[in-house]
Amino acid sequence: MNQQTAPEAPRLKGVPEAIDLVLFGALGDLSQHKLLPALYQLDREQLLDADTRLLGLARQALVLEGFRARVESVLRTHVKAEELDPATLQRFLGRLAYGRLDFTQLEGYTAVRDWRGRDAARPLVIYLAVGASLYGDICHHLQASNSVDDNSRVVVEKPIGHDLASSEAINDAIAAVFPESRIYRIDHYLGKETVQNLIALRFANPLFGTQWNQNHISHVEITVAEKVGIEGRWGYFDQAGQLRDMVQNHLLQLLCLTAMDPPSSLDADAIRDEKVKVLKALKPVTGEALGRDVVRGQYIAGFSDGKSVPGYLEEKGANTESHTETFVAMKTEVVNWRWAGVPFYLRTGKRMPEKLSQIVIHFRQQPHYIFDPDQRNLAANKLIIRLQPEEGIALQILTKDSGLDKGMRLRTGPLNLDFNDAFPKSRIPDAYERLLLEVMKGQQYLFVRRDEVAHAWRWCDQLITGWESRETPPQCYPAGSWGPVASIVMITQDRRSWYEDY
Ligand SMILES: NC(=O)C1=CN([C@@H]2O[C@H](COP(=O)(O)OP(=O)(O)OC[C@H]3O[C@@H](n4cnc5c(N)ncnc54)[C@H](OP(=O)(O)O)[C@@H]3O)[C@@H](O)[C@H]2O)C=CC1
Ligand SMILES: O=C1O[C@H](COP(=O)(O)O)[C@@H](O)[C@H](O)[C@H]1O
Repeated sequence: MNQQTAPEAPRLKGVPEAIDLVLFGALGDLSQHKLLPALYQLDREQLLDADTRLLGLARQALVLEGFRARVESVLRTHVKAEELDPATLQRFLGRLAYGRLDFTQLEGYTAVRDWRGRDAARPLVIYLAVGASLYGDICHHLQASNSVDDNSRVVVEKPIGHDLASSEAINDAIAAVFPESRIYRIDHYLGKETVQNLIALRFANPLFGTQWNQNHISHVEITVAEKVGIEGRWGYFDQAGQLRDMVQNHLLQLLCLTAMDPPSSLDADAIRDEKVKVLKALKPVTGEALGRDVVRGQYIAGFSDGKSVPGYLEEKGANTESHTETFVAMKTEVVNWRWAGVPFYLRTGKRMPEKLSQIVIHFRQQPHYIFDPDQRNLAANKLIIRLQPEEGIALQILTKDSGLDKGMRLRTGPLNLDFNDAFPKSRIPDAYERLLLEVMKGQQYLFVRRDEVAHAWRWCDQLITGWESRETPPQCYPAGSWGPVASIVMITQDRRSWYEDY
């Protein structure tokens, strides 16, 4: 009788096949705060194949037990106690290996091949949790040491470069080793649950699909406010500033998802083609518009949660001369048929009163008004898409005020969908959990394609060049405020205001 191989155990739906994951920069901030906790959560949710394993690489001399102890302590700090169960923890730690490596030196890269050993046929995911200046060297050395093959993917972090030219050079170096179909450029905002919900909201609901254009929408606001300062990252941040750190990637991605035309499918390239069209249609902000439509700010000492906090120039490692912006507000436009004449107001800053990311779609007033003229200025409909915290969607509508004495008085009120109330049992996963899972599955729709990065840089470069030629210092705002007064003046001049029902 022929010997038959035992049938494979059925794979749980959504669980990727076994993966070898190599984490460059395994002791760095991103790995410790985000990636390792996210991988642990995937393990807890039974979303890692039993044979998936991870090699952490860094330059510290650590034995395996030391690395595992470090990871355990990180998990104990960054994962909620009730989500840390001993069995998963042991299973997760058991997947880990560690190697000491100077990423700039070719010798030592054989560690990757040695670790993979005979299982080298399975997919390899290389995660570069290091500064972008190292991406080229690492990719080159991986290839030179025969550590990667046609089944290897690379994951890179933002920001890629500090302008179009430097980002192109880095992307060229990655492309010399990996084809675009195996490069996963992270913008972690794309992994946030509510950001993905924007796609569902827009393209699954005809109610919004038919209204999503300049005939019905008067303007759009995108706010990404952070309560934190620069958190000991002065060295990095001062070279970048809020435009490169947040606008070039996260805010422009949110703008793209809000403004893009419906993609023909959920395929990665169908979505990315539409996002690129938006980036190409973004109006450059130059000349007079730069002074009028853009506000740069830098925080000075103030208060956060009632405690006094230092200004940007007093942060650890600071240079007292720096003109780097920690806040940007601007008005721009997507110049196409769908959005002609609709301003997009963007605002992002560090040391704001609270952490808040939201997109507010302001609908136009009715063309003919029949109610009490005194109420003419009651706000029109607004759709508020709350990305974080308290993820949810609210539609502000006008209804009749109840009561016999009120006549046909109107009032505004929300139709609310709070994700935590509506779906109380489902934990909202961290963005990195979703992104790591998609990399393991080999799906690219939540990752940024090379031309998106290039167009986003091209648009930011003209702003940066304009700023540099004007040499205007950023305007001050106290930590714990919503930014420089000029950012309020900018929108007020258009007889509008930032949506403030926080
Ligand atoms: N931290 C965050 O929240 C975010 C980070 N990012 C991006 O993620 C990437 C990593 O950032 P982050 O974790 O903050 O950076 P860190 O500096 O904290 O981590 C980088 C790690 O790489 C190691 N490293 C650097 N050079 C070498 C080398 N030549 N050989 C071996 N190891 C080396 C560092 O080791 P050592 O400590 O010994 O210097 C460090 O542990 C960056 O591209 C960043 O822009 C993106 C979004 C958010
Ligand atoms: O990429 C970055 O994002 C964080 C903000 O991310 P969030 O998920 O907490 O909103 C920002 O603080 C950091 O400066 C930037 O590099």
